[in-house]
Amino acid sequence: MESVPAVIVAIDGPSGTGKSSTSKAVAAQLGLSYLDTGAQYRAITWWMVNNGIDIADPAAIADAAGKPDIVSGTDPAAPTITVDGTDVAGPIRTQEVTSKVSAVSAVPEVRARITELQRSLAASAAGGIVVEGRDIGTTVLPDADLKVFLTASAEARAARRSGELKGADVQATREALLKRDAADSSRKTSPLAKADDAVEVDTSDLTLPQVIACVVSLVEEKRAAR
Ligand SMILES: Nc1ncnc2c1ncn2[C@@H]1O[C@H](COP(=O)(O)OP(=O)(O)OP(=O)(O)O)[C@@H](O)[C@H]1O
Ligand SMILES: Nc1ccn([C@@H]2O[C@H](COP(=O)(O)O)[C@@H](O)[C@H]2O)c(=O)n1
Repeated sequence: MESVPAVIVAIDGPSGTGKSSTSKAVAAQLGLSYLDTGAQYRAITWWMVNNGIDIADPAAIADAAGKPDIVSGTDPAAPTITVDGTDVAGPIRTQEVTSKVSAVSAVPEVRARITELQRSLAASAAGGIVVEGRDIGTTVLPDADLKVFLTASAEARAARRSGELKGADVQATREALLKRDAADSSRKTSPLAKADDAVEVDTSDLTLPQVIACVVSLVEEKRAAR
C-alpha cells in the first residue's frame, strides 16, 4: 500500500473562532496528531500563578520561564497537558488563568521556551500534525504545508463562548474576548497575525461540521498537489 506523506497543518486565529474544535476533528479524521498551543501557554501561566510569580513583572516571569516541565499529549481523541507531572487540563481553564495568560505569553523568554517545545513535537509527529494557536503559521512553523486563519464576528464568538460557559453574560464575554485579542495582537514578540500565505475562513455563518469539512478538503487538495 502507498504511504501518505506526513502533512503539517497550522491553524491560527483569534479566541473563540473554533480553532480547537476544528483542529481536533480534522486531525482525528485524517489520522494526524494534534497540538493545542494555547494549552501550553495556559499551563505555564498556571505554574506562575501557583508559584507566586508576579504576573505584572515581566522580568520575574522571564527568570522563571525555564522552570516548569510542560508535557503535551497529541492524540486528538484525548489530548493531555501536564506540568511537572500534574494533570492541569482542568485548572488551566479557570477565569484566573484566562485573564492572566496574555501577560505571560507576551514575555519573549516564555515564547522562546514554548516555541521550542512546539517545534520539537511537530518534528516528532511521524504521521503529520495539526497545530493550532496564534503564531503557528507566522513564526512556529513557517514552512507548514497548509496554513488556515479562522475568523468570526465578535458577536458569533461571544454567543458560542457564553453557550459553553452556561449562563455567562454575552456582552461581558464579548468584551473579555476582544480584550484578549487586542493584547495578543499588539505584543511585540510573535503577535496574533495571519500569515501572508494562509487561507482565511470566516466561520461566523458556518456550522462546525462545515468548517471541519472545509479544512479537511484544503488538506486533501494540498496532499493531491504534491
Ligand atoms: N462554526 C461553529 N459554529 C458554532 N459553534 C462553534 C463553531 N466553531 C466552534 N464552535 C463552538 O465555539 C466554542 C469555541 O470554540 P473553540 O474552543 O474551538 O475556539 P478556539 O478558537 O479554540 O478558542 P480559544 O482560542 O479561546 O481557545 C466551542 O463551544 C465550540 O463548540
Ligand atoms: N500560539 C499561541 C497560542 C496561544 N497563545 C496565548 O495563549 C492564550 C490562550 O490561548 P487559547 O487558545 O487557549 O485561548 C492566548 O490568549 C494567547 O495569549 C499565544 O500567545 N500563542
